[in-house]
Amino acid sequence: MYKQTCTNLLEQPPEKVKEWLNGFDAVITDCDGVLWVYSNVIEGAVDTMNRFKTIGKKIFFCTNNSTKTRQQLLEKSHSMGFDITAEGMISSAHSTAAYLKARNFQKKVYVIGACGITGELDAVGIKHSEVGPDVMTSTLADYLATNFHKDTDIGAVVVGFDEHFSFCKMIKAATYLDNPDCLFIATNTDERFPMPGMVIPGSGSFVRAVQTCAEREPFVIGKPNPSICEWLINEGTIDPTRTLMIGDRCNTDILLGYNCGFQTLLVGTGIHKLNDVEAWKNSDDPEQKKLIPDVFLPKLGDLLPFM
Ligand SMILES: C[C@H](OP(=O)(O)O)C(=O)O
Ligand SMILES: [Mg+2]
Repeated sequence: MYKQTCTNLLEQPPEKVKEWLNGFDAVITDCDGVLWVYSNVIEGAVDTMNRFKTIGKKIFFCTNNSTKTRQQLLEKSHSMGFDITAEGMISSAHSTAAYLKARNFQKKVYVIGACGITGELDAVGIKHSEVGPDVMTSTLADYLATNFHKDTDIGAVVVGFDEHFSFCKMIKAATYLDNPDCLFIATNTDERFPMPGMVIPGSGSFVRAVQTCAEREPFVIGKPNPSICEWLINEGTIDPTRTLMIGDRCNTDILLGYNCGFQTLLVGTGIHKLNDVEAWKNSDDPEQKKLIPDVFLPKLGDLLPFM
Protein backbone atom coordinates (compact mmCIF):
# COMPACT_ATOMS: atom_id res chain seq x y z
CA MET A 1 0.00 0.00 0.00
CA TYR A 2 1.17 3.53 -0.71
CA LYS A 3 1.61 6.17 1.94
CA GLN A 4 -1.40 8.38 2.50
CA THR A 5 -0.24 10.51 5.44
CA CYS A 6 2.50 13.01 6.22
CA THR A 7 2.92 14.14 9.82
CA ASN A 8 3.97 17.73 10.57
CA LEU A 9 6.38 17.18 13.47
CA LEU A 10 5.73 20.69 14.82
CA GLU A 11 2.14 19.61 15.53
CA GLN A 12 3.30 16.63 17.60
CA PRO A 13 3.87 16.60 21.39
CA PRO A 14 7.59 16.74 22.32
CA GLU A 15 7.66 13.16 23.55
CA LYS A 16 6.44 11.98 20.14
CA VAL A 17 9.21 13.93 18.37
CA LYS A 18 11.82 12.50 20.74
CA GLU A 19 10.45 9.00 20.10
CA TRP A 20 10.72 9.68 16.34
CA LEU A 21 14.33 10.88 16.80
CA ASN A 22 15.16 7.52 18.42
CA GLY A 23 13.77 5.66 15.42
CA PHE A 24 16.84 5.98 13.19
CA ASP A 25 20.61 5.49 13.51
CA ALA A 26 21.74 7.08 10.22
CA VAL A 27 20.86 10.33 8.44
CA ILE A 28 21.35 10.95 4.73
CA THR A 29 20.63 14.59 3.94
CA ASP A 30 20.28 16.49 0.72
CA CYS A 31 22.27 19.74 0.52
CA ASP A 32 20.76 22.48 -1.67
CA GLY A 33 17.51 23.53 -0.05
CA VAL A 34 18.09 21.66 3.23
CA LEU A 35 21.55 22.71 4.48
CA TRP A 36 22.13 25.71 2.27
CA VAL A 37 20.81 27.68 -0.71
CA TYR A 38 23.81 28.41 -2.92
CA SER A 39 26.37 29.83 -0.49
CA ASN A 40 23.85 30.81 2.20
CA VAL A 41 23.66 28.30 5.05
CA ILE A 42 20.12 27.67 6.33
CA GLU A 43 19.52 28.67 9.96
CA GLY A 44 19.95 25.77 12.39
CA ALA A 45 21.18 23.28 9.79
CA VAL A 46 24.80 23.18 11.03
CA ASP A 47 23.86 22.69 14.68
CA THR A 48 21.27 20.03 13.85
CA MET A 49 23.57 17.94 11.63
CA ASN A 50 26.46 18.25 14.10
CA ARG A 51 24.13 17.33 16.96
CA PHE A 52 23.00 14.22 15.05
CA LYS A 53 26.68 13.21 14.94
CA THR A 54 27.23 14.03 18.63
CA ILE A 55 24.35 11.78 19.70
CA GLY A 56 25.82 8.90 17.71
CA LYS A 57 23.98 8.91 14.40
CA LYS A 58 25.94 8.24 11.19
CA ILE A 59 25.59 11.22 8.86
CA PHE A 60 25.94 11.48 5.08
CA PHE A 61 25.45 14.37 2.68
CA CYS A 62 24.00 13.34 -0.72
CA THR A 63 23.82 16.08 -3.35
CA ASN A 64 22.75 16.00 -6.99
CA ASN A 65 24.81 19.14 -7.52
CA SER A 66 27.44 18.31 -10.14
CA THR A 67 29.16 21.72 -10.26
CA LYS A 68 31.68 20.83 -7.55
CA THR A 69 34.02 17.96 -6.85
CA ARG A 70 33.56 16.01 -3.62
CA GLN A 71 36.62 17.81 -2.18
CA GLN A 72 35.14 21.22 -3.06
CA LEU A 73 31.83 20.21 -1.44
CA LEU A 74 33.73 19.16 1.69
CA GLU A 75 35.54 22.52 1.79
CA LYS A 76 32.20 24.33 1.38
CA SER A 77 30.62 22.24 4.15
CA HIS A 78 33.56 22.74 6.54
CA SER A 79 33.62 26.50 5.85
CA MET A 80 30.01 26.63 7.04
CA GLY A 81 30.80 24.59 10.17
CA PHE A 82 29.44 21.16 9.20
CA ASP A 83 31.36 18.24 10.74
CA ILE A 84 31.34 15.90 7.73
CA THR A 85 34.03 13.51 6.44
CA ALA A 86 34.97 12.60 2.86
CA GLU A 87 33.42 9.17 3.38
CA GLY A 88 30.19 10.91 4.31
CA MET A 89 30.02 13.10 1.21
CA ILE A 90 28.10 11.65 -1.76
CA SER A 91 27.82 13.72 -4.95
CA SER A 92 26.50 13.18 -8.46
CA ALA A 93 29.76 14.24 -10.15
CA HIS A 94 31.88 11.89 -8.02
CA SER A 95 29.36 9.08 -8.54
CA THR A 96 29.37 9.67 -12.32
CA ALA A 97 33.15 9.29 -12.49
CA ALA A 98 32.97 6.19 -10.28
CA TYR A 99 30.28 4.71 -12.55
CA LEU A 100 32.46 5.12 -15.65
CA LYS A 101 35.56 3.86 -13.80
CA ALA A 102 33.68 0.77 -12.65
CA ARG A 103 32.76 0.05 -16.30
CA ASN A 104 36.45 0.32 -17.22
CA PHE A 105 35.57 3.18 -19.60
CA GLN A 106 38.63 3.82 -21.77
CA LYS A 107 37.42 6.42 -24.27
CA LYS A 108 36.74 10.17 -23.90
CA VAL A 109 33.72 11.95 -22.45
CA TYR A 110 31.94 14.87 -24.09
CA VAL A 111 30.93 16.94 -21.07
CA ILE A 112 28.05 19.39 -20.84
CA GLY A 113 28.60 20.61 -17.31
CA ALA A 114 31.13 22.29 -15.03
CA CYS A 115 34.48 21.62 -13.38
CA GLY A 116 32.88 19.37 -10.79
CA ILE A 117 32.45 16.74 -13.50
CA THR A 118 35.79 17.27 -15.26
CA GLY A 119 37.62 17.38 -11.91
CA GLU A 120 36.17 14.02 -10.86
CA LEU A 121 36.91 12.50 -14.29
CA ASP A 122 40.52 13.72 -13.99
CA ALA A 123 40.74 12.08 -10.56
CA VAL A 124 40.01 8.65 -12.09
CA GLY A 125 42.08 9.22 -15.24
CA ILE A 126 39.22 9.52 -17.73
CA LYS A 127 39.73 11.88 -20.71
CA HIS A 128 37.08 14.54 -21.38
CA SER A 129 36.24 17.63 -23.41
CA GLU A 130 36.71 21.02 -21.80
CA VAL A 131 33.82 22.93 -20.22
CA GLY A 132 32.94 26.60 -20.69
CA PRO A 133 31.28 28.72 -23.41
CA ASP A 134 30.62 27.26 -26.88
CA VAL A 135 28.43 29.68 -28.85
CA MET A 136 27.36 30.48 -32.38
CA THR A 137 29.22 33.59 -33.47
CA SER A 138 28.12 33.63 -37.12
CA THR A 139 25.96 31.35 -39.25
CA LEU A 140 25.30 27.70 -38.48
CA ALA A 141 27.16 26.71 -41.64
CA ASP A 142 30.22 28.74 -40.58
CA TYR A 143 30.06 27.29 -37.07
CA LEU A 144 29.86 23.70 -38.30
CA ALA A 145 32.67 24.27 -40.77
CA THR A 146 35.03 25.83 -38.24
CA ASN A 147 33.99 24.67 -34.75
CA PHE A 148 32.82 21.07 -34.92
CA HIS A 149 35.42 18.48 -35.74
CA LYS A 150 33.82 15.21 -34.60
CA ASP A 151 36.16 13.60 -32.06
CA THR A 152 36.18 9.88 -32.85
CA ASP A 153 37.45 9.09 -29.34
CA ILE A 154 34.22 10.24 -27.70
CA GLY A 155 32.49 7.22 -26.14
CA ALA A 156 30.15 8.94 -23.69
CA VAL A 157 28.14 12.14 -23.27
CA VAL A 158 27.68 13.34 -19.67
CA VAL A 159 25.16 16.13 -19.03
CA GLY A 160 25.01 18.05 -15.74
CA PHE A 161 24.44 21.64 -14.68
CA ASP A 162 26.05 23.95 -17.27
CA GLU A 163 25.63 27.73 -17.02
CA HIS A 164 27.10 27.87 -20.54
CA PHE A 165 24.52 25.49 -22.01
CA SER A 166 23.99 26.22 -25.71
CA PHE A 167 22.52 25.16 -29.07
CA CYS A 168 26.05 24.38 -30.17
CA LYS A 169 26.55 21.95 -27.30
CA MET A 170 23.22 20.31 -28.14
CA ILE A 171 24.42 19.76 -31.71
CA LYS A 172 27.63 18.10 -30.51
CA ALA A 173 25.99 15.97 -27.80
CA ALA A 174 23.18 14.74 -30.05
CA THR A 175 25.60 14.01 -32.89
CA TYR A 176 27.80 11.88 -30.63
CA LEU A 177 24.68 10.19 -29.22
CA ASP A 178 23.55 9.29 -32.75
CA ASN A 179 26.01 6.42 -32.30
CA PRO A 180 24.09 3.90 -30.14
CA ASP A 181 27.40 2.72 -28.64
CA CYS A 182 27.99 6.17 -27.16
CA LEU A 183 26.85 6.24 -23.49
CA PHE A 184 24.30 8.91 -22.48
CA ILE A 185 24.65 9.78 -18.79
CA ALA A 186 22.91 12.49 -16.75
CA THR A 187 24.36 13.51 -13.41
CA ASN A 188 20.83 14.40 -12.29
CA THR A 189 17.48 15.67 -13.58
CA ASP A 190 16.51 18.30 -11.02
CA GLU A 191 14.25 20.69 -12.94
CA ARG A 192 15.34 23.86 -11.11
CA PHE A 193 17.48 25.09 -8.23
CA PRO A 194 15.87 26.22 -4.96
CA MET A 195 16.14 30.01 -5.30
CA PRO A 196 13.34 32.10 -3.75
CA GLY A 197 11.86 34.69 -6.07
CA MET A 198 13.29 33.45 -9.36
CA VAL A 199 13.60 30.29 -11.46
CA ILE A 200 17.13 28.97 -11.98
CA PRO A 201 17.02 26.06 -14.46
CA GLY A 202 18.60 22.87 -13.05
CA SER A 203 20.43 20.04 -14.81
CA GLY A 204 17.14 18.43 -15.76
CA SER A 205 16.38 21.35 -18.09
CA PHE A 206 19.56 20.63 -20.05
CA VAL A 207 19.24 16.84 -19.93
CA ARG A 208 15.71 16.97 -21.36
CA ALA A 209 16.85 19.33 -24.15
CA VAL A 210 19.61 16.94 -25.22
CA GLN A 211 17.35 13.92 -24.73
CA THR A 212 14.79 15.45 -27.10
CA CYS A 213 17.12 16.06 -30.03
CA ALA A 214 19.16 12.91 -29.38
CA GLU A 215 15.94 10.89 -29.22
CA ARG A 216 17.49 8.77 -26.44
CA GLU A 217 16.90 8.32 -22.70
CA PRO A 218 19.87 8.99 -20.37
CA PHE A 219 21.07 6.83 -17.51
CA VAL A 220 20.59 9.08 -14.48
CA ILE A 221 23.27 8.77 -11.79
CA GLY A 222 21.78 11.02 -9.10
CA LYS A 223 18.71 10.87 -6.84
CA PRO A 224 16.17 9.21 -7.11
CA ASN A 225 18.38 6.45 -8.57
CA PRO A 226 18.99 4.21 -5.52
CA SER A 227 22.46 3.26 -6.78
CA ILE A 228 23.89 6.61 -5.58
CA CYS A 229 23.68 5.36 -1.99
CA GLU A 230 22.66 1.67 -2.19
CA TRP A 231 26.30 0.72 -1.61
CA LEU A 232 25.88 1.94 1.98
CA ILE A 233 23.20 -0.73 2.43
CA ASN A 234 25.08 -3.45 0.53
CA GLU A 235 28.21 -2.84 2.66
CA GLY A 236 26.13 -3.12 5.83
CA THR A 237 27.00 0.47 6.80
CA ILE A 238 23.33 1.41 7.22
CA ASP A 239 20.07 -0.41 7.93
CA PRO A 240 17.56 1.15 5.52
CA THR A 241 14.69 0.76 7.98
CA ARG A 242 16.68 2.81 10.53
CA THR A 243 17.92 5.42 8.07
CA LEU A 244 16.35 8.87 7.62
CA MET A 245 16.50 10.63 4.23
CA ILE A 246 16.08 14.39 4.53
CA GLY A 247 15.22 16.43 1.43
CA ASP A 248 13.58 19.51 -0.04
CA ARG A 249 12.65 18.01 -3.41
CA CYS A 250 10.22 15.07 -3.36
CA ASN A 251 10.85 13.74 -6.90
CA THR A 252 14.53 13.26 -6.06
CA ASP A 253 15.20 13.14 -2.30
CA ILE A 254 11.94 11.67 -0.97
CA LEU A 255 11.61 9.31 -3.96
CA LEU A 256 15.18 8.12 -3.31
CA GLY A 257 14.09 7.41 0.25
CA TYR A 258 11.08 5.45 -1.03
CA ASN A 259 13.26 3.53 -3.51
CA CYS A 260 15.75 2.57 -0.77
CA GLY A 261 13.22 1.82 2.00
CA PHE A 262 14.37 4.77 4.15
CA GLN A 263 12.27 6.89 6.49
CA THR A 264 11.74 10.33 4.95
CA LEU A 265 11.58 13.94 6.15
CA LEU A 266 10.64 16.85 3.89
CA VAL A 267 11.79 20.32 4.95
CA GLY A 268 10.11 23.45 3.60
CA THR A 269 13.27 25.48 2.88
CA GLY A 270 13.64 24.42 -0.75
CA ILE A 271 11.49 23.25 -3.65
CA HIS A 272 8.44 21.34 -2.32
CA LYS A 273 5.93 22.39 0.36
CA LEU A 274 3.03 20.88 2.30
CA ASN A 275 0.54 21.98 -0.39
CA ASP A 276 2.41 19.80 -2.89
CA VAL A 277 2.09 16.88 -0.46
CA GLU A 278 -1.65 17.52 -0.12
CA ALA A 279 -2.01 17.37 -3.92
CA TRP A 280 -0.19 14.02 -4.04
CA LYS A 281 -2.36 12.68 -1.20
CA ASN A 282 -5.47 13.58 -3.26
CA SER A 283 -4.05 12.11 -6.48
CA ASP A 284 -5.06 8.71 -7.88
CA ASP A 285 -1.64 8.29 -9.47
CA PRO A 286 0.32 5.64 -7.51
CA GLU A 287 3.59 7.17 -8.70
CA GLN A 288 2.71 10.42 -6.93
CA LYS A 289 2.04 8.54 -3.70
CA LYS A 290 5.75 7.64 -3.66
CA LEU A 291 6.56 11.37 -3.30
CA ILE A 292 4.69 11.71 0.03
CA PRO A 293 7.22 12.05 2.91
CA ASP A 294 6.67 10.39 6.30
CA VAL A 295 7.11 13.67 8.17
CA PHE A 296 7.50 17.39 7.49
CA LEU A 297 9.26 20.34 9.13
CA PRO A 298 9.42 23.98 7.99
CA LYS A 299 13.23 23.82 8.40
CA LEU A 300 15.78 21.27 9.66
CA GLY A 301 16.75 23.49 12.63
CA ASP A 302 13.23 23.06 14.08
CA LEU A 303 14.54 19.74 15.49
CA LEU A 304 17.11 21.43 17.74
CA PRO A 305 14.80 22.01 20.77
CA PHE A 306 14.15 18.24 20.87
CA MET A 307 17.78 17.09 20.67
C1 LIG B 1 19.52 21.28 -6.34
C2 LIG B 1 20.36 20.06 -6.57
O1 LIG B 1 21.26 19.83 -5.48
P1 LIG B 1 20.77 19.00 -4.18
O2 LIG B 1 19.45 19.61 -3.75
O3 LIG B 1 20.64 17.55 -4.62
O4 LIG B 1 21.88 19.21 -3.15
C3 LIG B 1 21.13 20.36 -7.82
O5 LIG B 1 22.26 20.85 -7.66
O6 LIG B 1 20.57 20.19 -8.91
MG1 LIG C 1 17.83 19.91 -2.64
